[in-house]
Amino acid sequence: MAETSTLPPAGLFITFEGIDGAGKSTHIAGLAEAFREQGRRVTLTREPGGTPLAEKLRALVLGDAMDPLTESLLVFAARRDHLLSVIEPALARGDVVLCDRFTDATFAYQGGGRGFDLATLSVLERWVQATPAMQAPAIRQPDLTLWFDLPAETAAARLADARAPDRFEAQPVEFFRRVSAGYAARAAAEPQRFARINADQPRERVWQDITHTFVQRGWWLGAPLAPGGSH
Ligand SMILES: Nc1ncnc2c1ncn2[C@@H]1O[C@H](COP(=O)(O)OP(=O)(O)O)[C@@H](O)[C@H]1O
Ligand SMILES: Cc1cn([C@H]2C[C@H](O)[C@@H](COP(=O)(O)OP(=O)(O)O)O2)c(=O)[nH]c1=O
Repeated sequence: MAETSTLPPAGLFITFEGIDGAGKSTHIAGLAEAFREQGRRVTLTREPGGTPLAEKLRALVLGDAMDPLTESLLVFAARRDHLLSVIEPALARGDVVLCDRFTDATFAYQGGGRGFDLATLSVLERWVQATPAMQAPAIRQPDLTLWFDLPAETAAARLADARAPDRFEAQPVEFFRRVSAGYAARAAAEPQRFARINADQPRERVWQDITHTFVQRGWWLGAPLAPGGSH
């Protein structure tokens, strides 16, 4: 039987990370469209959120003041619901799951930004990401994480006119420097899972770097889409 795809038959779990204003949202929809054009089923989702319960928890996390442990417990509670109800079933169907943020954001924002204990976050990560689909001690982790990296000042300037800030976006630039350092530490610990995207470039160049990352892994069919489309 002819091989119609170089993509792995099982689902692909791809996450998008970076400080607020890094440009993730700008490219995720275009990537979903590109995978659909390649005949893949795509599940497009986000964290915190992605289920009715997790979206309620998101509204609390983004809107209400709370201590860092409460914040961490809420994002992990939302993640558990999202993993079991949306991500695992989608991966079992063979979907490409594109998820706007995942656990690296917790290490970066609650760990780096808020200064919360990383060992506690690691315990929560093991509890929450041990799903029935995974054989212990393995836990569910993304197959690939695209880390949109750019200076905190540049991201702040991009966001200044773009939208009303939520509880995180209202933080000072020093907070986002710590968040970036949190991402850098996660990327250094798992270099094979992370692809650092230089987000401090024009949109077209960022898109080219994203598609190149997939081509390198053999997860992209045909020529990369021309930049400037709907992404
Ligand atoms: N490469 C880029 N250069 C300049 N501005 C950009 C670039 N990518 C995105 N933007 C703009 O920056 C703002 C934040 O982008 P967005 O995709 O919402 O970031 P994120 O989802 O990472 O918070 C938006 O106004 C967007 O149009
Ligand atoms: C997933 C996650 C997000 N966050 C924060 C990062 C973002 O500031 C915010 C929401 O993320 P995001 O969806 O990127 O915000 P927006 O829709 O405004 O682009 O939640 C955490 O603090 N911890 C987490 O674990």
